Amino acid sequence: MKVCEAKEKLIIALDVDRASRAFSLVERLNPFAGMFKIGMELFYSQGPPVVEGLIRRRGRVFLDLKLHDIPHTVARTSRVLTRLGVAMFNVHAAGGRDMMRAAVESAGEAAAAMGVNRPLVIAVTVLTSINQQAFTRELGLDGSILDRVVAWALLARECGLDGVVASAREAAAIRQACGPDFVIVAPGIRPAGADAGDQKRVMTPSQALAAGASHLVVGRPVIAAPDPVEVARNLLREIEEGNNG
Ligand SMILES: O=C(O)c1cc(=O)[nH]c(=O)n1[C@@H]1O[C@H](COP(=O)(O)O)[C@@H](O)[C@H]1O
Repeated sequence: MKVCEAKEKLIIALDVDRASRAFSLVERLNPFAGMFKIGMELFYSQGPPVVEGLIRRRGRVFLDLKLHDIPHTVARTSRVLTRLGVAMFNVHAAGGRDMMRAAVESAGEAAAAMGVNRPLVIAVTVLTSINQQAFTRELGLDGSILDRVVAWALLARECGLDGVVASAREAAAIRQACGPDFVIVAPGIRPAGADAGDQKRVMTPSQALAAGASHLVVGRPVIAAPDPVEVARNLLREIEEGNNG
């Protein structure tokens, strides 16, 4: 895989609470990542200016606010997020068909009014911090995580969404069910030997790519490392080599 293709696959999670820290990471990691993820911590502490600031620094933003509400509220919020100029945002598949349709339609309308491409809209399936035991006993859901993730991926695709967030452990089954162009964003990525922390369904970068993930989300292994640039460079190398066998 060429370096530029590999770079597009890597998303760095900017899980910090200050814009200055986020921007310093972006400046150092821009050569290695195709997108930066702004999640709840950074957005709730710094607000929309952090998104605009990152875009000005030529970063592409995945805004990870995991919308989950009634269709009307999600539609209006999707319009707001689209106007911020993000490249991708997410909603919870558990919000259901009408909510997912509302998100994608509203993002499409807002983007058309601005004369820009619609951001990718993807559905969070089963969080990577959930294992089968918690899925069954705490969430009270029937069947296997794998079957639920694939069912939600198919529903998301039917609603016009571009892809899903799922663990790479489900990536092969999603790829088979949803086809080659479906976006599969996999968090819970850990280089071999790295601490899993609270993540339960993890894979290494090369395993995740071999399974069919289109994008890998990596947070702590990079941003909490003594040398984030070195870890990002190694990740990119593993991604490049991964698909070359
Ligand atoms: O939507 C997400 O990005 C997400 C979904 C999921 O199921 N699991 C998950 O870890 N994430 C996010 O991916 C990132 C993973 O970070 P690390 O575990 O530090 O690599 C965090 O910012 C999470 O909020």
